[in-house]
This record gives sequence, C-alpha cells and structure tokens, in this order.
Amino acid sequence: MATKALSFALSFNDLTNCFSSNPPQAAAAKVSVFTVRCSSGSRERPWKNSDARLVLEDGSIWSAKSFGASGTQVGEVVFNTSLTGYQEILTDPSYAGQFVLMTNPHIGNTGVNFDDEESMQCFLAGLVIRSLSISTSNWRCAKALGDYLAERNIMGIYDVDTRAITRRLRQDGSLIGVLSTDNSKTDEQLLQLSKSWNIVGVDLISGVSCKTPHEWVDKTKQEWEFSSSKVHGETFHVVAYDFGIKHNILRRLASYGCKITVVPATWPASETLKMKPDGVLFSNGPGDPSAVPYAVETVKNIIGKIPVFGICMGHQLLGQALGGKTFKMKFGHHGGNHPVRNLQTGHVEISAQNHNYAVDPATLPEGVQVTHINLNDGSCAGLAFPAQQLMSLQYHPEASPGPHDSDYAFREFIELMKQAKNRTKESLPQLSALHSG
Ligand SMILES: NC(=O)CC[C@H](N)C(=O)O
Repeated sequence: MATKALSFALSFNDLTNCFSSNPPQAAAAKVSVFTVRCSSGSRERPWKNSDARLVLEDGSIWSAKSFGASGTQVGEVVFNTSLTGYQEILTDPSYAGQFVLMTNPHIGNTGVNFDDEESMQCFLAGLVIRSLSISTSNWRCAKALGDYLAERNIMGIYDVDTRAITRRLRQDGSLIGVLSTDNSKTDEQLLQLSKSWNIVGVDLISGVSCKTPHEWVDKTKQEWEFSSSKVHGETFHVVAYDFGIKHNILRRLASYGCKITVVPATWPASETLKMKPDGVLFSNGPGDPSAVPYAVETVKNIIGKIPVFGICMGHQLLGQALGGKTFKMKFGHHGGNHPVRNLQTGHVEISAQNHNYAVDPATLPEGVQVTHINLNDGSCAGLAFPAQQLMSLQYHPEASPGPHDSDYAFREFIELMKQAKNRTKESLPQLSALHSG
C-alpha cells in the first residue's frame, strides 16, 4: 500500500541549522524531519552487507547491495548522465535489455509518483547506483524506489563504484553484465553467462510494442505546460508507430492539437495509408535497428507519401529505409545534458538522449540533409529530406526527463503536415478542372 507523501518545506535556515552550531537537542529534532518517510523498502539501510554481484564480460566483479527484486539478470550496461528524472528513465521502453547505471551518485530521494511514468511497465534489465537515499522527500512521492522496483520485478544495486564502471565503459565501450543475488552461482558461471549473451541483432521491439491499435488523448497537464506555441484550431491525424513509444511523445503531439492513433510495430503500411492520416510518427524503441527489417520495410512503404517524423529508433529506421547504414557506437549517448547544434538555425540545444546506435550520414542518398549534430562527438543527430516531407531526430524532443529546448520539433512536424494539407487542397480544384475539361 502506498504511503501518502508528507509535504513540507525546508528553508535554507532549516538546512543550515541542522548541521551548524545549534545545541545538540535542537539539531536532533530537526534531523528527524529527514527520516520521517523511511519506508519498508529502505528499512535495513544503511547497515546491510553486500549481497549482490555485478559481473562484467571483461572479467571484473563488483560487489554491491541489492534492492528491488532479487535473482539473476543479464543485460548491457549503459551509463546515464541525467541529474534528475530516474522514474522516467526506468519506464523508458528503449532501455529493454540494458542495465542503467546512473552517474548522479544519489538516487531515490524523491521516491516515485503517479505522473512520471513513460510507459505502463519497466522494461530495463536493472538499475545500478552509487547511493540509495535512505528517505524520500517530495510532495508528489507515493512510494519508495525500492518498493516500486520490487513490485515490477526489477533488480537494483547500490554501494557500487559507479564512477569506476563509467570510466571503464568510456574507455572500453559498452559491456554485457550479469547481476545476481544468487550465492549458489559461482563468479565463473556468471562470467560465462555474460559472455554467451548478445544484444546485437536481437529484435527487442516486439517485446515492448502494444498489441492492438488505440487512440491517445492525454495532453501535457496544464500546470506542467511550458510551450507558448498556440494551437490554431486545426487538428491533424497522426498515426504513431509504437516501437516502444514514450508517453511524453504522445502527450506533446496531443498538446499541439493532434488526434493520435497508436499502432503496433507490425502494423502494415497499407493499413496506415488506408487511414489517410496527415502524418506518421516513428517512435523511439530498444535495441538494434538492423534487427527489425520488417519495421524498415514498413517505413519504406510510407515515406514519400505523407509527412513523417522519426524519433531515435524511428530516426534510425528512416536512415535505413532511405538506403543508409546504422552502426553501434562505442558507448552511446544517455542523459539529459547532451549539446546538439541545429545546423539550420545555428542554435545549440541541450538535449535528452538515449541511444547506442547512430546513422552514418555518408551512406545516405543525395538530397538528405543532416540538420543536427551532436557536439560531443560530431555524430548525426537529425535529418531532413524535404522532397519526401521527412524529418527525424536521433534524440528526444519530448525530454522526460530533460530540458525542453527541442520541443519546437513537434511544431515543425505540425508545419510539415499543414503544408502538405494545403498543397493537397490547392491541387484538388486543378485536378477536378482537368477531369471536367
Ligand atoms: N531511444 C531509442 O529509440 C533507442 C534507439 C536504439 N535502440 C539505440 O539504442 O540506438
């Protein structure tokens, strides 16, 4: 049962008084404020002994303390540099098959709430953190992180040197790891398991996509709306391919006035075209874009016919559908603080990113423009092909979590659909004139 969050405000004075020259009794009374919401999920902290091992395929073994679910789990370890938003990260379906290691050392302090879900489930392999907050303090908090992960059968570990693992991943590239709380398994067995598993070439989308088409109506809630862009009454029908779609992509489209039909990853292009939408969105999604040729085929059969917008996996599938190649990056981009340059405006955006693959722009046909580049490594972060009414971003304009700098991309997609609709309207009288003539 969720405990109701206590809401209280701490002033700067309260905080400094706790630790400064106050008489001991006063300090103790104030400090108790911090521990008021210790929940069952954190009761034994911080005295618990190490009871878990993370064994990486390079043979390194990291002992840690477990929280959430127990068991043995294999996955690819990626590090995420976001400072906030761990709940959105946990519910981003694009992390299926991966352990997310947070470089921010302190996680769990705001608990979890009812609003910050990016999908109905947690699909990631597990969570790796340095320090798990022993208490939660936030007005929206409904539950402690450990309880939330246990309910969703997701393993977590803390008290592990996340900085050392991050340095290793940066130096050697992504690594497969096995996380286990099972003492009956030897280190060697876990190492063999990590070496025998691979994420490349696996279709992870089929495990996270919805099974049937459905409508989406939820917008960004009024109190959270940040965009001053006005919606001009016109409604555009968007078919959104769910390759593991984050809810905030749908909320942003709805906030910009779109009527949305979400369809499964295997939904045929012919059925989509029969629905006569104003535009199609190809969503984010987990894993290797080369492992889902059926999705590339669908994209191929739609582009050039109606305006399309690809986000992350959607961008990679568009790249392949145009005849380009994707490749696996050394350790990818994961976090809410990646600088991107918009080559059309010259502006730099701080963006939310989560990908291990990228499109090689040198392999794309003539006419396709690189519109954005990642300023950390110069990789392709966005594409446009005006002749085919196509735009795509390798990163996440919907943020969640992350800054809102790139939200304008949704407005640009609306513009693309508007132009296409106006062109159709203009060409209709000419066509009827032709017929009558
Ligand atoms: N967020 C996403 O769509 C991820 C795309 C792809 N799975 C990658 O890792 O590159």
